[in-house]
Amino acid sequence: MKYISTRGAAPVLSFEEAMLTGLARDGGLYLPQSIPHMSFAEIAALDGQSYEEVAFRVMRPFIGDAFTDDEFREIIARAYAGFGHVARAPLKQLDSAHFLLELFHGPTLAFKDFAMQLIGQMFEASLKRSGRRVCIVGATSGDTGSAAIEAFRGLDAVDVFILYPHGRVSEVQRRQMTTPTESNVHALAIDGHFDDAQARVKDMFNDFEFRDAVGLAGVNSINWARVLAQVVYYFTSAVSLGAPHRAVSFTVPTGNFGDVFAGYVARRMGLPIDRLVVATNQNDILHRCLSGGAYVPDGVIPSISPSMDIQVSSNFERALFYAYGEDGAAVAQLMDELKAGGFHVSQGALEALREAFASGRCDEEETRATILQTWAGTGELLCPHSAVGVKVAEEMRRPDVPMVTLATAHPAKFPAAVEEASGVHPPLPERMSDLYERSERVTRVANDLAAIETLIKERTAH
Ligand SMILES: Cc1ncc(COP(=O)(O)O)c(C=O)c1O
Ligand SMILES: N[C@@H](CCOP(=O)(O)O)C(=O)O
Repeated sequence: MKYISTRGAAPVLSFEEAMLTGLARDGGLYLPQSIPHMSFAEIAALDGQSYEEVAFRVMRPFIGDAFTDDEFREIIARAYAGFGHVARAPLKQLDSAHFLLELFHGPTLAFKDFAMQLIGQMFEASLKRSGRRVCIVGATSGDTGSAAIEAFRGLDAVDVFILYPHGRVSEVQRRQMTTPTESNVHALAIDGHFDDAQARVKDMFNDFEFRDAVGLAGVNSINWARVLAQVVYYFTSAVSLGAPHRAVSFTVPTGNFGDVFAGYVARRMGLPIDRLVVATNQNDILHRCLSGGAYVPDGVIPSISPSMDIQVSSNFERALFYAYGEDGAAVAQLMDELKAGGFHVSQGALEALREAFASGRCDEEETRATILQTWAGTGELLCPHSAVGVKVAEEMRRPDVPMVTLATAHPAKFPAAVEEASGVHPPLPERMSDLYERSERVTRVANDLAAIETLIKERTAH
């Protein structure tokens, strides 16, 4: 299996190389040259299997010779051993045909743990074999950062720097990033919003001198391995609701487009997904683009679902690549236009996108009302991101097709917003109950590429 860039002008890589590389050298994102297909019988045979076994069968065709089957099974087993639910990604029923896929039973209480715990294990195995050392730099609106730090803290061959927008993540998210004591962990609070942090990370990848000097690696969803790991729970949940014998719809609270793109990959692999719904908060650029074709960022407005406060949605580039018939030059042109202010999707590409994705938005009041109504009606306490999903799913579901909404974080990560909406204070799990007493370690940085690069170089001069 080989990996190609969405912009068509970077070296073709193996799975392992693409995983360790992060962003392609032409600024694009890696994708498999072709998406493997699972037959009806192969999907049906997933029924009744453990999460780990489904993960092995779904991901195996993508990884080439990166790991032997035994190694890969061990990596998967270690990745999910620390999850707090035996099903790893359990389904809860909200009503006769609306289900919640709980993706927050991992160590940092968000769906990011599914991918990050796995790639932490894959990086460790791969770096041990090669004797290489890497410097991971990531951008976060709150959840990727905490999951990455948890997955990589204490590893000898890895330094991990996480840029989060100062003052724009929840206190629990911030403390998850600033309280680990391992010396290879560096939390950096940047003056700006998530899009600034993500832009600086991409700038660092495009600065080849810096990139090669520090051995830069990325664990944002620019990394294909992140997306791949998230494909698995579409299979486990759809199969437990009757796929492949019937189709299932999904609604995905969306920001950087990685999670919903994983659903798109699952569908292309053969999983019968009816509607794949992009649910946005008030930062609704994706919904507007899927509705009218214009992708023109106009500034982030902070919301009570801060992890989705994103206007430059990284993985949308992967969706555009397919919508433009795998034409890397066309994607590169759009990304140049985006740098200059925005772009308009062509009519043909818009039709392709709309065939693949439906969309909806949910404002702040609707988010609060959905938290309250869902709590009162079902006893399920939603985080604000999951509430955005539930609200949009209710609008987009079709009769006779089960709808699964992805519950992307635990409500205890956003206690203030959840309590304000529902009157209920969501407690942290026991193992984190001293989070507020732990001391914090963070460096404030300006939104300045040169200054950030200097800091990283100094701290990695081992
Ligand atoms: C809790 C939560 N929900 C939803 C999202 C959006 O997911 P994606 O960026 O993959 O679209 C994020 C951030 O990634 C998140 O942290
Ligand atoms: N919401 C994310 C933003 C980064 O997304 P990623 O999937 O590209 O890592 C976060 O919590 O940081």
